[in-house]
Amino acid sequence: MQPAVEFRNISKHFGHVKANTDVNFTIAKGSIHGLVGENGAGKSTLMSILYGYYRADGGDLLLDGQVQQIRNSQEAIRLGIGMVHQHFMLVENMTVLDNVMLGTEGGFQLARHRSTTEAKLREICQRYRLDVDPLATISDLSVGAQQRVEILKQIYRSANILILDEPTAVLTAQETASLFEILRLFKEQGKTIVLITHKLQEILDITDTVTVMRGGRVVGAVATAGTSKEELANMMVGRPIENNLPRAPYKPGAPMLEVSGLQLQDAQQVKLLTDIGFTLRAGEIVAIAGVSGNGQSELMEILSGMRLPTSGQLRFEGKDLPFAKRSDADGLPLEFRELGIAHIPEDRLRDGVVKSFSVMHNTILGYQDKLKNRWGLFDFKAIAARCAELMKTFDVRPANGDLRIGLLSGGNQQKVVIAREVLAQPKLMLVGQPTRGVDIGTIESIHKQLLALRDSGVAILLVSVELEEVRALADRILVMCGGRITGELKIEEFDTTRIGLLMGGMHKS
Ligand SMILES: Nc1ncnc2c1ncn2[C@@H]1O[C@H](COP(=O)(O)OP(=O)(O)OP(=O)(O)O)[C@@H](O)[C@H]1O
Repeated sequence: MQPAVEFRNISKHFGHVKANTDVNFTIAKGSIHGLVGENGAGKSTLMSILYGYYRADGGDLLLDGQVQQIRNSQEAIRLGIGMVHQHFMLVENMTVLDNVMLGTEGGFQLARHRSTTEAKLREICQRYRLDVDPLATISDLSVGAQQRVEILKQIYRSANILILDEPTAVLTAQETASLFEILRLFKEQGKTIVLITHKLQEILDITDTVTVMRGGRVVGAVATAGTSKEELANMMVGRPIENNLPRAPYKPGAPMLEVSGLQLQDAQQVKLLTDIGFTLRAGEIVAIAGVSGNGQSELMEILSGMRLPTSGQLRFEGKDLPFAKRSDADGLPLEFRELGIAHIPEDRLRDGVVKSFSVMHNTILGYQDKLKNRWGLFDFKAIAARCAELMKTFDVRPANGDLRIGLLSGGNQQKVVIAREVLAQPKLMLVGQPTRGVDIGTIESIHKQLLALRDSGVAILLVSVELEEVRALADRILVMCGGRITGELKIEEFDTTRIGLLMGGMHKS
C-alpha cells in the first residue's frame, strides 16, 4: 500500500479544548477513506490541518512519504489537496465558469482564456459524468448541482486528494447515488478521497478503510469489509446504540394545529404550496416526508410565522393565528413563542443561532423577555446557571457557555437550539431536519427528547428527508411532492416503496 497521506502524532488545541491529540493514521493512495466520530471528535479540525487552514501544534504531516509544511490553503491546493466544505464556497450570482476561475487567476480574465477554461470544464464534466453547465448561474442550481460545481472546481485545480466534509447531509437519495458514482470514477483514476460522514451505511457502501475518532484521538482503524454499523457505532460512542426507542401508546388529544386551504405563490406567481390541509393533535408526531425542495421548507416558514401565505387558514388551539399583523420581513415572531409554539429551524446557522453570540446568549434567544427580573433587567447569574444546567442535560461539548456558538461543532450547535426550544415547554413544536449533520449518539438523544415531548402531550410536526428518522418518530406520515400533500399513512402502514411513489408524486388511485 502506497500512502497518499500520513498523520504522525498530530495535535491541535484551541484554548483549553484539545481538538486533536496524537493523531496517527495513514490514507492509502487511490482509496476511499472514511472518517467518522461524534460531533466535536476533531474530524473537521484534522482535515482543516491537511487543507492548510489550521497549523498543527505538533506532529508531522506526510504527503507521498514526504514531510510537508502546509502553511495555507493555497499551498494545500498546490500540493493537490482539494476540499469540499459543508457550506459551499461559491459566489451565488456568478456563473460556474467564473466561480472556477475565481482564485485561480486573479485580475482580469482574457476572453481566450475563458473559452479554453470553459472547454476544459466541459471535458471534465464529461469524463466524470458531472452534470453541470459551466455557463449556469450558481443561484439557479440545486444544492446537488452546486456541490458538483465544488467538485468540478477541485478537479480543475488538479486535486489528487479530495476531502469531502459531510457531503450528503444536504443531498437527496438520488443525488447521493450520483455523487458516489463520481467518487468511484475519481478513485478509478488513482485519486484519493477522504469522506467525513455521520451516515454509517454510506461508510459501508463506498469506503475501503475507516478511521474512527473520539475526543480528538483515533480510537480505531479498520478495513470496511471487515466491520459493521454496530461495531463502528460502538467505537464512536463507546456504547451500543438503541435502534427502537420505547414510546407510550398512541393517544392523540385535542387538535392543536389546524391547517386548511393553504396556498403560497412566489412573486412570479409560481405555486409553491397548493391546498395544504391537515390537523395535528396534542401528543402525536406527524412527519412530513418528501424529497427536499417540495414545499416542506416553505410550509415550516409559514407555520413558524416567518413567512405569510397567499391564502389559507391556520388555527392554533381553536383560534386563528395572528398572521394579518405580520410582514415577511419581521423575522421570528415572539408572539408565536408566547402562544407556546417552538421552532427548531432546518437551517440552524441561518435561523437558529446568532453565530457571533455566546452559547449562553443563544440559549435565551427568542425567550429573553421571560428571563428578566422584576426590574426588567436580565439576571445574568440565573441565565448562566440555566445555561450550565442545559449544557449538562443535553451534553453540549465543550460545556463552556462563554464560547462563541460559531466555534462549536455543528452537532453541538444543534443541541443548543434543541435544548432552548425543549426547555421553553411548548405546546406545539415545529421541527425541521433535527438531526442533519448530527452523530448517531446525539441522534438517539434528540429522538428521545422528541418522543418524551410527545409522550407528555406536545404536538410535534416533523419535517425530515430521512425515512429512518420518520419511521423512528412518527405516529402519522404526510408525504409532500410539488407543494401538495400526495398521501397520508399511519405508522403501521410504513412502507418505503409506497412512500417513495408518493414522494415522486404518484397518487394512490
Ligand atoms: N476555531 C475554533 N476555536 C475553538 N474551538 C474550536 C475551533 N474549531 C473547533 N473547535 C473545537 O474543537 C473540537 C473539535 O471540533 P471539530 O469541528 O473538529 O469536530 P468534528 O468531529 O468535525 O465535529 P462535527 O461532526 O460536529 O462537524 C470541538 O470541541 C470544537 O468545539
